[in-house]
Order: sequence, then C-alpha cells, then structure tokens
Amino acid sequence: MNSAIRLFSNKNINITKRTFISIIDGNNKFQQRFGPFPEFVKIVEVGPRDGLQNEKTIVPTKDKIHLINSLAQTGLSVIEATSFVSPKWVPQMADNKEVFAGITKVPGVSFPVLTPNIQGFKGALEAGAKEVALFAAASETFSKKNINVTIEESMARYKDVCDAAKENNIKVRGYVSCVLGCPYENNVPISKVVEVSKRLYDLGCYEISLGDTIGVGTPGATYKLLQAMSQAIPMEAIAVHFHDTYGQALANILTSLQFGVSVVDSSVSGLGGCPYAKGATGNVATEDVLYMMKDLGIDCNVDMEKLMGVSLWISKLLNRSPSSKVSLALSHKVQQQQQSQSQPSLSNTSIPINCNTNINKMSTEKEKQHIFFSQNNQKNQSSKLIL
Ligand SMILES: CC(C)(COP(=O)([O-])OP(=O)([O-])OC[C@H]1O[C@@H](n2cnc3c(N)ncnc32)[C@H](O)[C@@H]1OP(=O)([O-])[O-])[C@@H](O)C(=O)NCCC(=O)NCCSC(=O)C[C@@](C)(O)CC(=O)[O-]
Repeated sequence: MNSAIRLFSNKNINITKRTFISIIDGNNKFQQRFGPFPEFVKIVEVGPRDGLQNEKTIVPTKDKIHLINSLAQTGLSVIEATSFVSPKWVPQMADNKEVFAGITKVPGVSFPVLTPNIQGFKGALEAGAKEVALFAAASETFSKKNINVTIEESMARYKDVCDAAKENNIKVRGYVSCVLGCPYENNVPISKVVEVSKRLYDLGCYEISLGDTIGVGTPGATYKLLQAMSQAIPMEAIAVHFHDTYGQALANILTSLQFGVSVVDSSVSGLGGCPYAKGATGNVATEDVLYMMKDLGIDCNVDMEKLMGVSLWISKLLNRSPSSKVSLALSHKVQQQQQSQSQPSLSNTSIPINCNTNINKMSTEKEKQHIFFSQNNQKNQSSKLIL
C-alpha cells in the first residue's frame, strides 16, 4: 500500500478526507514525496521528423514548413526539422533541403536534423543546419535494419561526422534506439545501452537521447536504466524519448524527472513511429507532457494554447484525431461547452479552440496562419476551454 493511502486508513491518525486531499494536492508536499523535480524542462519537439517520417502519405513540403513555423511560435526552443537520410530508405524526408530552406530560422530556436553518415552531414551543412543528430542503436539487429551497418561500423561513421561537426562548429546530439526493448531482439542489456551512449557522448554529442523506440518501457525498467546511465554520463546530458505504444510514456517521464532528467522529447499531437519498428506508435504527445508538467509546477516555456492549435491543424491535415489524450479531452470539452452554450467557470488556463474548422478546405497559407493565431478573435465560432 502506498504511504499516502496507509496514512489515510490509519485509524490512529485523526485526518479527514479533505485534509488528505489538500496534502496530496499541494505541489510542495507532492514534490517532497515524489520529487524533487527539475524547475525547468526543455522539450525537444520531434513531430516534424519522427512524426512525419512515419506517415504513409507524404505530407506536402509547404505543410511541413507551415507545421515547423507554427511550432516555432509556441515557445519551443528545439524543433527537429527533417532528416538527411537516403530518400530510398525514408521517402517521407526526401524534401529535406526544401523544408530546411523554407522554414523561418527564429532566433533562439534550434532546428536539428538527423544525419546517418558523412553524406547526410554534408547535405545538412549545405542546407545551413547548425545542429545535427546522430542515431545509433543498442541492438545489433535494429542497427542493421535502420542504418544498414553494425553498431561498431556506425560508431566509425559517427566519429567522422563528429570530427567534421567540430571543424564546422556544428552541435551534435546523439540518439540511442531500443534502450528498453528491440522489435527484433526483444530484451536489450542495459550494459549495451550504457556502452553505446557513453561512446556517443565521448565522440562529442552534447546530449544523449534514450529512445524507447517501440514504447515497451515501464517505470521500473526506466528506473533501472537511468540508475545505470547516471553512473556513466552527467544527468544534465541525458534526454528521454518515449513512444507511447503501451501507454507508459508519461509514467516513464515522471520516473525520469524524479531521476533529474530535464530534457524530454515529444511530438505534437502524438505523431510518430519509426519506419523500421513496425507497430510502434507515435511519440508521447507534447500536449500530454505539458499538461503533466504544469501540474507538477515545472516550467517548459511552451504556450499550450498555440500548441493545441497546431495539434488540431496537423491532425485535420492528416485526416485523423489527435493521438494526444489531452487534445481529445479538451476538444470534447469544447464541444460540450458549445452545445450547452454555457459560460466557462473559473480557471487558470483557458484554451480557445475552433473544432469546426476544416483546414483542408483552406486554400492559402495566409488562411491557415489566420486560423492558427487568431482563434482568440473568433469569438463567434470558438469556445474558451477550461483545463
Ligand atoms: C544510412 C543509410 C543511408 C545507409 O543506406 P545504404 O543503402 O547502406 O547506403 P550506401 O552508403 O550504400 O548508399 C546507397 C545509396 O544511398 C545514398 N545515400 C547514402 N547516404 C545518404 C544520405 N545521408 N542522404 C541521401 N542519400 C544517401 C547513396 O548516395 C547511394 O545512392 P545511389 O548511388 O544508390 O543513388 C540508410 O540506411 C538510411 O538512410 N537510413 C535511415 C533510416 C531512418 O531514417 N530511420 C528513421 C530514423 S531513426 C529513428 O526514428 C529512431 C529515433 C531517432 O527516433 C529514436 C528512437 O525512437 O529510437
């Protein structure tokens, strides 16, 4: 039994249900019991890359650009823009140069791109990228399937990329896939994850993102992994990248925060997957992460209202509902509010959302921009949403 419930059911302690709720509701008490948590968490938005690389229908370049530009208006400081990988392997990212050239390089926002080898690095450099991301795996089979080389061979390639990056003053981030399980080998030894992560870190990656590629991880497994990782790499250089296939991502993030992790990868609307991990669903949704962070009192410096607008827009464009539980819940709330025509009650956060907008029917970029950023003004059609 958890200690809070034990306390509540202990007849010797005179505690009312009301007091009990106020104890667990108080952020300070919660932090004392479950924290401490970092004060600030950097969100690395991977939707435009990890999300769109897995879409069956290829999203038009202009829409990718619009997606990234809109995300850059939300306060996000890192938005992974595209991949400089082989178009034969991942055709969804074949327009990498056009996407990178088309996006507005907002000061203070990084737009890293994936590079699997020196050819990709050169392409990224020519396109004007200031940050690249390498992606290794802790599973031999996954490495072969994903980048057609063994782990050892990938390290040799990544050394060349890191050397070239140093010469050109380019920041390098490193991914390790299959940290909590592999679609081909199932169990992956923690020692292998630590080894590959440390090698990437020693090559010069400033941050190592631990990828639960197929979303099989649990808080228990995450705890054990981070315990081992914390012995090898400074905690501030560790990021977590959870897919939500088994619905464990938020619980795993909470565990990671308790360990001191302060960088979380996520994807707007829960877009995502991996073309070489069949059945893996999207990354944890950025909206869901923000909702949890807000309750924990953790600052992420992202405007939830704007992000929800982006989430609804990209979901409409892809002709499906958001994978984000928070987006779905909030959309239903809006619909209910619209039906009952009632006034909203007291709230800390209000999100205006126009659920009736069909973005596909909008012909021009200007119209799309308008619906994104002027929802506040569309009082006749929008409802204020209460979190
Ligand atoms: C690594 C390769 C290229 C090896 O692929 P390969 O076939 O072994 O490459 P190659 O060196 O033998 O070259 C074959 C052809 O590819 C071209 N080529 C070679 N390199 C490039 C390049 N950079 N950009 C563009 N073209 C390239 C090269 O020019 C040549 O073209 P051809 O002469 O036949 O016309 C391939 O396996 C590949 O592109 N893999 C990428 C797969 C991928 O993007 N996977 C998804 C990202 S990883 C992921 O999602 C996991 C992550 C990061 O999110 C974290 C997690 O959740 O775990």
